[in-house]
Amino acid sequence: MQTLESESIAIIREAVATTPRPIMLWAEGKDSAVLLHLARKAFYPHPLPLPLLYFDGGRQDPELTRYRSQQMAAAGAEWIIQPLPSAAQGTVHPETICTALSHQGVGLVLWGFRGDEGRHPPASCIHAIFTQDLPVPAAPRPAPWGLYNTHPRPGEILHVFPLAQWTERDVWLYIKSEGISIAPLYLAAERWVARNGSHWLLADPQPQAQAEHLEQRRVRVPTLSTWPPVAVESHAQTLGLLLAEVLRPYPVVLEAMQGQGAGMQAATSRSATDAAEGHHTSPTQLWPAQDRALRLILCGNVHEGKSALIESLAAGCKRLHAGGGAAHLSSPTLLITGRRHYRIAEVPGHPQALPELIAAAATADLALVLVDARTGLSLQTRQQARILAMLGLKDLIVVVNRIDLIDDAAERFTALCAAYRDLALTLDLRVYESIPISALTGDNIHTPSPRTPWYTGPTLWEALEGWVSAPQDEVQAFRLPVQWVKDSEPGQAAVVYGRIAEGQVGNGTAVRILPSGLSTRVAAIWRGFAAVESARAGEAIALCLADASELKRGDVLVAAEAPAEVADQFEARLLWLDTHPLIPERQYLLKLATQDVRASVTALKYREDPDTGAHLAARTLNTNELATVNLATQSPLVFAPYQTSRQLGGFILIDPLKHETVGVGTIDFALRRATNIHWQALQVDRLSRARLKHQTPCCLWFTGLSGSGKSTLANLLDQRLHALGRHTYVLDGDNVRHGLNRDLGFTEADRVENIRRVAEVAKLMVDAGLIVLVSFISPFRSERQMARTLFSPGEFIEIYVDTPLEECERRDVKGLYAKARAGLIKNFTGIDSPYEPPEAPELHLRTAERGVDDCLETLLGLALERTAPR
Ligand SMILES: Nc1ncnc2c1ncn2[C@@H]1O[C@H](COP(=O)(O)OS(=O)(=O)O)[C@@H](OP(=O)(O)O)[C@H]1O
Ligand SMILES: Nc1ncnc2c1ncn2[C@@H]1O[C@H](COP(=O)(O)OP(=O)(O)O)[C@@H](O)[C@H]1O
Repeated sequence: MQTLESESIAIIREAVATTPRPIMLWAEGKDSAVLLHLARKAFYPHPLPLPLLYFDGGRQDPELTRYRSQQMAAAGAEWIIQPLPSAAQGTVHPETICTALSHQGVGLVLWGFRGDEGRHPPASCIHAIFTQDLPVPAAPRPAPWGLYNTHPRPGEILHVFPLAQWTERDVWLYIKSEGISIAPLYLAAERWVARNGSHWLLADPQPQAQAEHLEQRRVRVPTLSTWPPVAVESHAQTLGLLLAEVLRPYPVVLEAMQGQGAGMQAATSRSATDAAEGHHTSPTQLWPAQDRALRLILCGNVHEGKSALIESLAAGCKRLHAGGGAAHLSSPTLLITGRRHYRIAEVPGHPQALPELIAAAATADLALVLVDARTGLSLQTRQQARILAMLGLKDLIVVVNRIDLIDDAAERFTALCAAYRDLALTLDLRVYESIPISALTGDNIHTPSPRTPWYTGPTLWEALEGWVSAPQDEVQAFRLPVQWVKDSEPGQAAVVYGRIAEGQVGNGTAVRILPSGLSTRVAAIWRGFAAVESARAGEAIALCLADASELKRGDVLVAAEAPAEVADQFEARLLWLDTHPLIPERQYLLKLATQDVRASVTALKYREDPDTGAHLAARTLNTNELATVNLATQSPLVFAPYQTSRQLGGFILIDPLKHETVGVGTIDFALRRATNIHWQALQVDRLSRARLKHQTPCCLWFTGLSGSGKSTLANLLDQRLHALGRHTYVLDGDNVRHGLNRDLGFTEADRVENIRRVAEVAKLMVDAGLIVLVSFISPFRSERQMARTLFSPGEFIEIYVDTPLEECERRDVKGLYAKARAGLIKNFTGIDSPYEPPEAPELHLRTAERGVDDCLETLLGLALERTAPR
């Protein structure tokens, strides 16, 4: 329960810390009550930093109105109250909410949907999802290690589901243990109801409205998501009695509440009621004995029997499934047994499900690998094993399915086990057990199968219940990635929020802030609303530091005596997800813990053959390919090798233009050269160089198709500026390709490198005080954006020389278009290689409509204004 709470708090904080206009939806239901409680805890001791949005559907019930007013007064947050759009007909449908939100300029919405509800915003309004494991109709972005891609594309709203991992049972137990106030309609009372087919509907309580068909009954309302709500007859007038009623489907939990140990038979409602109502029952007794569910990942190929296996496993224990989700998407299944809880993520076999495999594998304790006895180890099985190993999974159970369908079962089983063990050995995975089963008929799942007398090992169930994780090698030093900082107000210390990645922290602990290296001491710790003496890994906390003036999101607090490593070049393993290939030297956004930096792959050392694992040479990386790379970040990262810390060693790569998550990686180690090269401070600075030349240096970047007029215009402008006494230099694609870049061709990867080099050269020249005119096709937005980031604001001037392809072909100054059309030149821009026009250039010149002189005058005006001495 505490893990669920901490995870949800971390999600809420990420949402608020990384998006400009977040809001939280609230309605009178119990899930909203839990979400609001979690959000208040997330930012305690400060008030909620985001507004709450309530859609008023005109629900007139006096009990509900009173509850709503109390909650609004107590929340300590800004409320936005909007009438529910008329189309909603009194009920808060996700569809109507989404439509209403799209007009509000909101960047992110926190929803209270649970994973087991199967309700979610409709596909039409889901643009980007920032949670894992919730069944959603759009492809979710993979979020391993709680690394959420919070970059919406323009016009998109992020939809965030902090309760995605919660079941209804979790919500009720949490409400009880935290003393959260819920709407009184959830509790039984005498109320007016109307029969509607087989069930009751709550009726308008105004006496004058009571028609003959109404009657008074002792009822409670199980859900407020529809209006008027369904009412069920009940005697649960208190929360304790209510819990006994609603938790009746969860016998094991009820028995735990009675302190009678575990078992699987249903508790009688009488004793369960006593237990729940009993004043001696402390909140902690209500929580399951095992705080954190064992996370299992079930992988196998399509149609290999994953669902059948879960069905067979679930026979004999309570199963909670996130129902109602789209059929093709997996949703977590929770199995509750006497010994522990299992949260099972079923990962579809097809390659498109890789994001789900990654998200589940990054946090899984144990993998169940399903192998079909008839088909054996497929390429998919091997690839999955490689990914499990990369993400640090250690243990797996191999289940050889459909053992009942083959003749030479014993031999086949032995051969398959040996093959998988060989594979596991090369990947450093431990095969905990190999078990022959039939998922359909249940052989060797709960009871030993008479059909496999040659197998003497445990049943799958025995293996699962007997599995214990390998002990942690060593106690890790304290690490806390800073999620959010509440700036100190005069006379108050700053409060720092985050989830402890490693180790523990206590009041008075000496900590260091990385990467700055400043030292300070912990003055106070809060876990939720409670001031505590100490906290440990996994807990979401708030810290007050003795001196936190320099602190910001992305910093990492570490134990002063054992600081983490800081570097900007690494060797890493990278799994590429995007359909567009990875291009070395292209810039991506890298997110590691709460740090966001620009990064590029500087060398693709080798790609792994998915079948054999052999190291293959590669110039780019395609979807689902795994590689070992060198990585450079633009600013230093606080990190740990993934082997020692998943939280500080796992990262995602985001495409800065598409905003998609394009890669998932793990850091092996920092490259030594990263620490051995230092920036040499020079005495003559750029300002003095520029002053000497009586000008303001800048980079005029001409981009456009071949033949658009870049060289012509850059040349003429250069002459005019030179004549006026400006110090200039022209870097022309054709010329630079004769020298510095003569090793490069016209593939996407080569063009990326071409632009990287020329951008770096242009930067040096601007540093030297020159006005640099760069005339390169530079067809990709991504690289032009990268070039822009090398310069100070205002220094990079993008000039789009816009000439339609037909006009360029007509001009065909160098006869290259004719050759390209004849198939003599490959990858020719505009013909069989793309050109991505600038979206917001500083200058847009349409050369087909304007003559050379006209264009030149406009250019000169801009150049003189930007380069005038300051
Ligand atoms: N396949 C192909 N595609 C595009 N251009 C080609 C190609 N092959 C040769 N050329 C000639 O190379 C010049 C473009 O080089 P750049 O360095 O500007 O290209 S890029 O920025 O790396 O895309 C370009 O010069 P400009 O016509 O001045 O643009 C061409 O003359
Ligand atoms: N408005 C214009 N601006 C620039 N060039 C033009 C214009 N109108 C016609 N042209 C002609 O188009 C051709 C462009 O060739 P070039 O400058 O070599 O293009 P690029 O460097 O983009 O490949 C030249 O022959 C130039 O005279």
